[in-house]
Amino acid sequence: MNKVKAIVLRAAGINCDQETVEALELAGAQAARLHINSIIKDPSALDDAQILVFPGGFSYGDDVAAGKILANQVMHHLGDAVRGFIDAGKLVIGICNGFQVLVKTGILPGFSESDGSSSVTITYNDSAKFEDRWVYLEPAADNCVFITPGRRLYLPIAHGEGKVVTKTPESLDKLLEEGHAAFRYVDSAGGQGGFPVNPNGSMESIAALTDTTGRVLGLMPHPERFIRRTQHPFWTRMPENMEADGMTIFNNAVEYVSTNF
Ligand SMILES: NC(=O)CC[C@H](N)C(=O)O
Repeated sequence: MNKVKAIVLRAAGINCDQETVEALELAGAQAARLHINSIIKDPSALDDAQILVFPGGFSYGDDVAAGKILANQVMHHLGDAVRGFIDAGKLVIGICNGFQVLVKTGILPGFSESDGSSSVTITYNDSAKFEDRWVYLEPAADNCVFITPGRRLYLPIAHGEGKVVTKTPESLDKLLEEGHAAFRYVDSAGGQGGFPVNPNGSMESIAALTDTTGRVLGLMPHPERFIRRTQHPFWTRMPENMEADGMTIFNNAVEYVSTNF
């Protein structure tokens, strides 16, 4: 196929779009930043792309709740377009604020209550602080195209509202049974634990969610902030030919599109 094409969504307050473009291009994709208003004006702008990214940042100043306003905009103006994108077998990834948007639209985890509301949301960290540091992640899903099975990742987080919660214990059971947990926060040896291993108090240490197709991923950590060895805190001790952990996500996405389109 021709070059894999990605669209990185822009909106007021988003601030990780440029780094995300860089990561996608390093993975071999052609990536364009596109403002939400221009996609709303002409949703066919999505037709040519196979990867849609909701990047990190502080969309609309985190007003109301992080990601909420952008989520409403997406739901009301682009709901069908994004649904069509996913139904066409394409990939969607939401990073940090983008993850908050995907959950608050209901695109993730992808099931809703009979009244149309979602059983899952993302709220304030238990620490009541903005957590800005590196964490370990263990893959929890086996059907998610972005994940390299068995590979533990070390990635930065930077968020004030990263706690994944469900409305009821039953909705948590359903979430886990249906395989929506994509990554869990762990320590360097792979064990789960409370704070600070789990930086926000997420239920079941959930750091990322996927839908039933495995082609939609939302994660709190920032893979686009670890795309070169020298971004690792101990990079001088790392092998020169290492694949930066964040690149696994983008490489897997580009490889999936290359082999399936
Ligand atoms: N880095 C981010 O995308 C931050 C997300 C959001 N603004 C929060 O603080 O929770």
